[in-house]
Amino acid sequence: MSVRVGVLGATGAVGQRLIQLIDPHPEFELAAMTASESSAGKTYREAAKWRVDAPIPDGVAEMEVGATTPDDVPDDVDLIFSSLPSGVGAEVEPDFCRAGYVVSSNSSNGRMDEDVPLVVPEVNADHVDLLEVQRDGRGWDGALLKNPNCSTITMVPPLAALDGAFDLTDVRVSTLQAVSGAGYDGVTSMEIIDNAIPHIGGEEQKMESESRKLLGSFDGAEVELHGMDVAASCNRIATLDGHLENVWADTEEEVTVEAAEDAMAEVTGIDLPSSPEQLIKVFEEPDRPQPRLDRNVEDGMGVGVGGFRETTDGVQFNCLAHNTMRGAAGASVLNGELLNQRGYL
Ligand SMILES: NC(=O)C1=CN([C@@H]2O[C@H](COP(=O)(O)OP(=O)(O)OC[C@H]3O[C@@H](n4cnc5c(N)ncnc54)[C@H](OP(=O)(O)O)[C@@H]3O)[C@@H](O)[C@H]2O)C=CC1
Ligand SMILES: N[C@@H](CC(=O)OP(=O)(O)O)C(=O)O
Repeated sequence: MSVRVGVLGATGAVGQRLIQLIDPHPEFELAAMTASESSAGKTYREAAKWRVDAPIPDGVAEMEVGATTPDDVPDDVDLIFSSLPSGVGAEVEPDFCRAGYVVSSNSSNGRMDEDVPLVVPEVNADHVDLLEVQRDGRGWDGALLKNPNCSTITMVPPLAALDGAFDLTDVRVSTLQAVSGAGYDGVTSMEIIDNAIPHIGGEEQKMESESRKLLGSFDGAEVELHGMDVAASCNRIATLDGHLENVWADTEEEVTVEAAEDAMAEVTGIDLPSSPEQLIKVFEEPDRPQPRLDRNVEDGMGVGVGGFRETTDGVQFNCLAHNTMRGAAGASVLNGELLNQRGYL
């Protein structure tokens, strides 16, 4: 039997990707969509400035967009995907959880809250059971699960592979992030053409904190953050999709290029419909991965790595993922699949 799902922020850049992924999904059936007051009451076709390079799915275009309140979502919806501006998410996501809805959210609010699981299923699926603690503490029938920031998601699977084999101590990362990460109206063409912007508000702090939570350990009661030191420097460049990152990872155990590549090449996906067969693709060519060539690895759900070099205390490499797929909508859908598999719906 399919799971009836709703999407909050369905008309936005990430919301559109969610609609695209949910429409053919083997487990999910789209039952409700919401957006701001200015979209509520319109059909999806009228409300959404559709930017995805495939048509609006049949059957979705004429559906009505509701307001973003639990009253506008049918009671028999089992799972909500949320991709709202974080300020709006902070206000309304708890209302949905209190009303009994289980929410898989992409928005940044609450990601570091002690009782909110932050999950990439291939890396730390066990953290989902923090929801028991959340429900006890907050008295919710519903639940709130988060996926991390898109730049964080890009580097964490390779870091998890290194940590498992060699124990990470320090991570330094510099990013080259695509304009879609800022949303459609986020960066003007006058700002970004012939340019690079060495600042993305709040992004460095998110990478530094969220990565330690994802690689932290969960003992059934709380998540202890990983002890590694992480420092990030974030930059916007004029690519459309795909965040490229240069990473320096220091390890406790000695690591060679071959051993690092082997540890990453061994990482497969897991038993969820949206998890790729091969989570990490290791490129041997020194100039790969590249955003235009490699962002669609494993239908946009894989992470490309390459350019390995040994350093004094560890290894240096480059990594890349599709920021609105693996980094946002695909990540939320994957978390929804995990919630379904683990019986939280
Ligand atoms: N773009 C990306 O690559 C990534 C984005 N994110 C995060 O995902 C979230 C969504 O981003 P994105 O899709 O780019 O944003 P958009 O601005 O494109 O979309 C925002 C969505 O939220 C709705 N919305 C705006 N204000 C309100 C409100 N007051 N009440 C109810 N709904 C509202 C909009 O509806 P309407 O159309 O009616 O205005 C729209 O559906 C953000 O938190 C962002 O930080 C995370 C990772 C990557
Ligand atoms: N800040 C990211 C996208 C984003 O919205 O991240 P978050 O989910 O942490 O708000 C970027 O600009 O590429």
